[in-house]
Amino acid sequence: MVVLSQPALDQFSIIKTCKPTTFFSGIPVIDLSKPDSKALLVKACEEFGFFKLINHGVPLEFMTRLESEALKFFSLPQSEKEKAGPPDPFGYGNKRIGPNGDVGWVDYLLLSIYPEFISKISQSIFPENPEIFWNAFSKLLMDEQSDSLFRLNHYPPCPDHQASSDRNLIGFGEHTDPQIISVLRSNSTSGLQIFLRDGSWVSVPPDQNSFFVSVGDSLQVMTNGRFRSVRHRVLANSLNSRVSMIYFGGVPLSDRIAPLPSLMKEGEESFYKEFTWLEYKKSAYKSRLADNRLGQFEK
Ligand SMILES: O=C(O)CCC(=O)C(=O)O
Ligand SMILES: [Fe+2]
Repeated sequence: MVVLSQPALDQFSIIKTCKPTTFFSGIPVIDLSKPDSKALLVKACEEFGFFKLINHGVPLEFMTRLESEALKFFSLPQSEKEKAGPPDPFGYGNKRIGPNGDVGWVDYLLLSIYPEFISKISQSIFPENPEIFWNAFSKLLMDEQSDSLFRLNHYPPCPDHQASSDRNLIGFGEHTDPQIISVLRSNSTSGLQIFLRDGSWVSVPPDQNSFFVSVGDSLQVMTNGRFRSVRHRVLANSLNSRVSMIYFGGVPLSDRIAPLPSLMKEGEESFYKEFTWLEYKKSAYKSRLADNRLGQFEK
């Protein structure tokens, strides 16, 4: 249990509270071992911008080892962790998310990704059938210039008097991810919620064996709005800590983000102005977490 001094708690009393919801049973599940997985994946991206991936081929032991290494780091004294910060752009961060005043009940590590390293890892964890999972993302991952990111989030249990049956501290405020896709794996502590088209927030049942994949803003543009980036947030848990690890797949900085010609019907116009990934990143950096960042790029 993390004990905080009173001033630190005051900082969080201004975070808006929200009613908890029950687990949502309608999250699309994509089984990569099934032949219809591609079609179902497209449907899930169109309807939810979010799905759960099973039979992905990544061994559980690999993920739990990573999780225990992460926990070792997050359990260090605060002064030790601070030595790895601030996250500008990579490193350790605590409570402050981004440069514009967003805070959450979370500490985190932002790591850069070396494509050659990922390639080696994927070969070592999939010696027999490397194409099972990574085929889908390999082009993105292996591009020397790709601007991808790895993030470890740690949400300590929140203090009892801050949380009750109808109040929750925000661990990570609502937002959409700006990249193409985000692939998330968490331990079995709940907290992640997604925003549905009907305007409701629903809780995603945690599953430490699976990945949860989100459509990011860039993919929304690349599909000219057919896929929608999913708004999501994390509520802190009053009893257990949540540890999540997320891969954010982005394109090279100078790449233009635009609808893919192969997806456009004859005569179809782009809903978006022209921009590069670097331009989008710069503009996202100036915004608040909950802002509709794509808004200013819409025609
Ligand atoms: O930690 C989680 O479960 C999600 C965090 C998240 O949305 C993010 O880091 O972009
Ligand atoms: Fe996110």
